Amino acid sequence: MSKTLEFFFDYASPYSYLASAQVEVLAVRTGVELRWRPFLLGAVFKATGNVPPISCPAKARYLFKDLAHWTQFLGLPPCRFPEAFPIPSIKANRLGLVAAEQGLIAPFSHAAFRAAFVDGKDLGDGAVLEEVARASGLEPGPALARIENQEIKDALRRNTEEAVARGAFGAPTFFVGEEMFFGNDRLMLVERMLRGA
Ligand SMILES: N[C@@H](CCC(=O)N[C@@H](CS)C(=O)NCC(=O)O)C(=O)O
Repeated sequence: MSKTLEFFFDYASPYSYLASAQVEVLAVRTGVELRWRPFLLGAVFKATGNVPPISCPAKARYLFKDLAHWTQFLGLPPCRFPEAFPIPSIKANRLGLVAAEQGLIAPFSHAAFRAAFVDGKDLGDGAVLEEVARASGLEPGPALARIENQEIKDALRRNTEEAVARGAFGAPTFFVGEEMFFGNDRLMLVERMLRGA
């Protein structure tokens, strides 16, 4: 049976965006199944007593430089940030789960992260979500209606609770079996584990 790489993330997380640009090639390179698993980072912070790094001014100053270094390193466009902070991502995360139901979570995720961190758009805005849905092949009307469905709300809560129960405290978080890795900068260790080293 092939291994699985579980990728827990939130569309509000710029480091999850960096990871999203790398996980697919990594999964192909190592021959494993990739599971995109949106969760609610704010709830993860609350449950674990953690805080967003940006709430510490010195860390926030470094974080913007760090992200610039990473986007250059990965060949991505420079990061822009939506004005709304913290980024209201609950609807986008639910929409990711709707996209997953239709096998479209990868294109949806790329479109959502691009909207937030390349175009600096507000993912809390219905018109932006509609645009992102359309760009990823979803029918915007029914998809946006579905995010209000209890099944989808529960699925996001379950992903969040499961990640916390398994040890998550931030994003992106990866699991190879029950081995957890935190951060886009740990993908080299993820790869090592996937290769059975
Ligand atoms: N060094 C990590 C940083 C990841 C990071 O700071 N993620 C934020 C969300 S964007 C977080 O959850 N931080 C929690 C923490 O640092 O404890 C990386 O390269 O990915």
